[in-house]
Amino acid sequence: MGDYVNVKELFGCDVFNDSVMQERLPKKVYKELKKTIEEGKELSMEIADVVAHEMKEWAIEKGATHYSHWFQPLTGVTAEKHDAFITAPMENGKVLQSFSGKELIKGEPDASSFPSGGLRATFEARGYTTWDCTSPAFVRHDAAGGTLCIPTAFCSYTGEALDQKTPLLRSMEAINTQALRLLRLFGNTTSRRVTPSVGAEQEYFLVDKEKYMQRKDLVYTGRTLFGAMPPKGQEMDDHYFGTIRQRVSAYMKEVNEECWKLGVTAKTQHNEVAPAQHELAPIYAPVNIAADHNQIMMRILKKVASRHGMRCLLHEKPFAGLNGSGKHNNWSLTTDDGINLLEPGKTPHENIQFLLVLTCILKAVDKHADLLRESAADVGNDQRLGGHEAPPAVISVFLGEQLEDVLEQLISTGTATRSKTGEKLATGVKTLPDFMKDATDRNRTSPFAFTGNKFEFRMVGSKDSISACNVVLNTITAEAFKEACDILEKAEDFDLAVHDLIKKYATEHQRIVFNGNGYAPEWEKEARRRGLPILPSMVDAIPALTTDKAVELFGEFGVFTKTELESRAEIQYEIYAKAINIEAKTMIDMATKQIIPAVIKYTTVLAESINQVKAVGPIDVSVQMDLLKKASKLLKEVNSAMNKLSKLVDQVEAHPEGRERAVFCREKLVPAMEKLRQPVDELEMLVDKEMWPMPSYGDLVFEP
Ligand SMILES: NC(=O)CC[C@H](N)C(=O)O
Repeated sequence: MGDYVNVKELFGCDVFNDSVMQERLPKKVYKELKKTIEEGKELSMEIADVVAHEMKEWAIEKGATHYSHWFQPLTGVTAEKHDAFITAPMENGKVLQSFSGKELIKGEPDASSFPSGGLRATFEARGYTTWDCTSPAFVRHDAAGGTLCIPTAFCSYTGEALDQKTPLLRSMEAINTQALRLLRLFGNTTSRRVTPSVGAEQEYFLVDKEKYMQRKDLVYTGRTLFGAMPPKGQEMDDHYFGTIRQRVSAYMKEVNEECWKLGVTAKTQHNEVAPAQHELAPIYAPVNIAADHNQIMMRILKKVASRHGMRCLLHEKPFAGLNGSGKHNNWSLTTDDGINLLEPGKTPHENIQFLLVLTCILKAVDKHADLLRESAADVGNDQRLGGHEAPPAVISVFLGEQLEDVLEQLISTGTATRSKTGEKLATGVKTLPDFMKDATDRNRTSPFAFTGNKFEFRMVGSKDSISACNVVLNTITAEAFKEACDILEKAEDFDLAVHDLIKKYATEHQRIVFNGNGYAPEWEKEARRRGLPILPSMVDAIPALTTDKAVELFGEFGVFTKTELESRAEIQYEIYAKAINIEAKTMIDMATKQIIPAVIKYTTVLAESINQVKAVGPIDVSVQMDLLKKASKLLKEVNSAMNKLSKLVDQVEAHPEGRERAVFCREKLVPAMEKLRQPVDELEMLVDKEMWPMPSYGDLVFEP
């Protein structure tokens, strides 16, 4: 059945990876490049020229006609400009194809139209893209033909970061330096690098393209702005891990193949909780590669969907009342020689290095909970957080039974003497093999959950880049490691000092640990009592970026300057206001041009029917009358809610761009939009389906 796929041959076939480099580059050049990749040594132009030449030859063999510096500006999506390899025609009228070291290393997109949050005036438009040689180049095939994509970082003329990648690379340096210090203290002399390792699970929805096109809200905003719940939603839990329908299976097959070609380790796929919702998860990779791969994966998910007559929705909450989509960011710290700093071993209470790492992370997350929350702030995520298996907008850490017990021992007696172990799984069926279950269960309501040998940050939205949250995780952990090392390196009795420090951190930061139900209303009260930041909306979260605490943290590790942080906050406010404004305008458009006319038609038909029936004789028309009255009443409500919303939209521009405008949108527009949605959704339940001007939730999610 189907065509045979040789995965081993397919995997990475369009990537300029280590084996291609080794095969094609002269030995000396290969060695120099490796030094740059592994140790950050500067690359000479001579070497760059040779690499560029070989890269071009290889890419042309793969069918590439163009190259592109591929980068991630602060628009939330990737950007690229394509240049053909051709040179000016020679006298004989023919062209050559060339690609120089300079072209590989440096690009200069005309960058004035990318968000800079005031960092760059339009008359100072210069921006540079620089090759990130730690993330391999690849040839992408699509309707444009073959393009050699070179992962790059994007900075302004004065060196300020204008993208997601630059701070990520900076934060990787910070955590590497501090984690190595920590390892040395415990006698490790062999590890040379510590890298954050990340696996980002990607959730998404698939809907039929024809139906999608009939919904302006999906087209313009990526989510439905109206829509009554169908008689069946996700309450039966029959979609999660259910049999994958053939149309979707065929889609997934192609997605996997395209991912594999580009070296993206598409590994686990399944149906998610909501009907029409699915997930694809890769294997761990160094965080900058994981971030690039996630962008590639999102693009493939979208592109392949079009080929199959579908649309892939990456929005965090395409359908109110159904599960939203997240991007669970599984984060750990690993050394180049294979040690995972977050591996507790069988007896965590004896693993002092692990306990120090763990308590440092508790301290980091407690101190910077606001920043971690902000790193997942996204307009769509405001709809998702706090329900349907997405964490609430309050940061806490789930440790699970085993570690919580160790922590409690540490706090109460100063030393931990035992670790709870996983027990045998008792199924009560003799023919099923016995195995030991994990010492800890999972918790889906926790934003930051320890899951065996990593932390799963569940707050990130499905559409968002994973860079921001990893910048925060890396930097806050680097800070905690640094503070611990500063003390321990000076200690006369290391064992005693480390013991005291672990106890101190565990005690002082215990408040961030919460193993219970994050949805329970009591938790919010309790979190408030503990003094944890509660930041329900993106607009509430943005100020975390520019507090003195944040400026100091990011400044110390060279991750962001104060100006960069201010510019990022500015961009976030702008993004928020623009997105809400588009949503509000889309609602008005749909209400005016589609919904109100449909309801008028429906009420007219009802009225005509009443008259016609009455004309026949004294027949009871009270049902029709009832419907007519109800529909007319709701129609009036729609009209008045819409007028109110229109007036507010008109006022948006009077508010200065930035925080003030975002706050206005959050406080005025968002509630007015909800007011408009209510009567429309009620009408959808009332009006003849034939007359309703767009596909319903049921149409969209049950028959994609
Ligand atoms: N089963 C799951 O892990 C569901 C997660 C959920 N979709 C979210 O928004 O994060």
